[in-house]
Amino acid sequence: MSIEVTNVTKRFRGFVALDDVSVSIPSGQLTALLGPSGGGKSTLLRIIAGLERADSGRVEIEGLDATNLPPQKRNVGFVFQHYAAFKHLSVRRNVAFGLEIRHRPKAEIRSRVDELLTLVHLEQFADRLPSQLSGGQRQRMALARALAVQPTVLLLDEPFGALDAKVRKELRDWLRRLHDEVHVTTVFVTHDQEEALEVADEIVVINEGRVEQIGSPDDLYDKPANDFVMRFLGPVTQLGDRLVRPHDLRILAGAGTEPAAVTGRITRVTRVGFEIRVEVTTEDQVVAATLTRTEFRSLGVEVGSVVRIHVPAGAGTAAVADRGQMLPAG
Ligand SMILES: Nc1ncnc2c1ncn2[C@@H]1O[C@H](COP(=O)(O)OP(=O)(O)OP(=O)(O)O)[C@@H](O)[C@H]1O
Repeated sequence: MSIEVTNVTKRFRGFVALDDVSVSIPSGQLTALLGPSGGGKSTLLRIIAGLERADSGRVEIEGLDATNLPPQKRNVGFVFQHYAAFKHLSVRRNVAFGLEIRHRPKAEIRSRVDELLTLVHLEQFADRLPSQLSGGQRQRMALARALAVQPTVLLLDEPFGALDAKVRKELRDWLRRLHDEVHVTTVFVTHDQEEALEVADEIVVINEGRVEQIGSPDDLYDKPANDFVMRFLGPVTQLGDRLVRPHDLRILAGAGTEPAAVTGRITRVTRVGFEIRVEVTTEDQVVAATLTRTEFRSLGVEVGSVVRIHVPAGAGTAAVADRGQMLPAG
């Protein structure tokens, strides 16, 4: 393991931001800290970085007890949402900064910076000032600067949070490819489940100062530990006392006697792009299922038709914690 966080608790004037959190972060992987705003993700990242002290607990980085080490002794690189570049220095000098203050030989700095600028696709912008870059290019420069000193761990706090949706998406694909090239242990904070599912090898779901689940994107999606994780990772609907994903539901035309199926009547059909949302009202619930157009057509049903709903084996489900509540489909 590259980073071991053990029983970390952090309070801010009595408010518990992290409550006895333990997390193992594997070497060489891209790990996402995912959760709603205020859940404690940034606090955990800042404690790993040494920018914040835990009230109790321990942080180990590559086998070294880092609990009481200052940030500069932890060999970590960071990138924040709003990256503070040196405005009067060129992109090249910004990337070189960490190497210059370590008095590395000039030739070494030059070749390392060239290599990094190529890695982040900024070769042609080397002589510009940060103000002459786009937001996405600036964050790539920030990453190159963080990587320059060869950190053992790269910590990214919502690195693409301030960018528009399209650039964000491009940068997340780029981060995945970059990580496949350099393999530095990377931890990034995000509140965007799609970003985490798409980019991360491993996801730590954090909510209200506690770890809800740790696992691969597939684990979390297919085997959510609880209803919070299930709801946070995608749309859900309720069938009986379980939460299920609307697109996992199978619809069969007509009434039937299978014990595993629930019978109901179609009360609404909505087309959303290539998907069809079908609302089925059972004896005591309104259930939302998502079908492809082809699936829907082959059923030959319409509003008013009687259908059975099935949850296929292997579909991720979670028990509903708050019984009796009717859930809208996401
Ligand atoms: N320096 C501080 N002083 C007081 N309270 C703080 C401080 N830093 C964080 N908190 C509180 O601790 C809780 C966790 O904050 P944190 O920034 O870790 O959450 P987060 O999951 O990263 O949320 P976001 O996605 O909004 O950044 C929040 O309620 C926040 O208000």
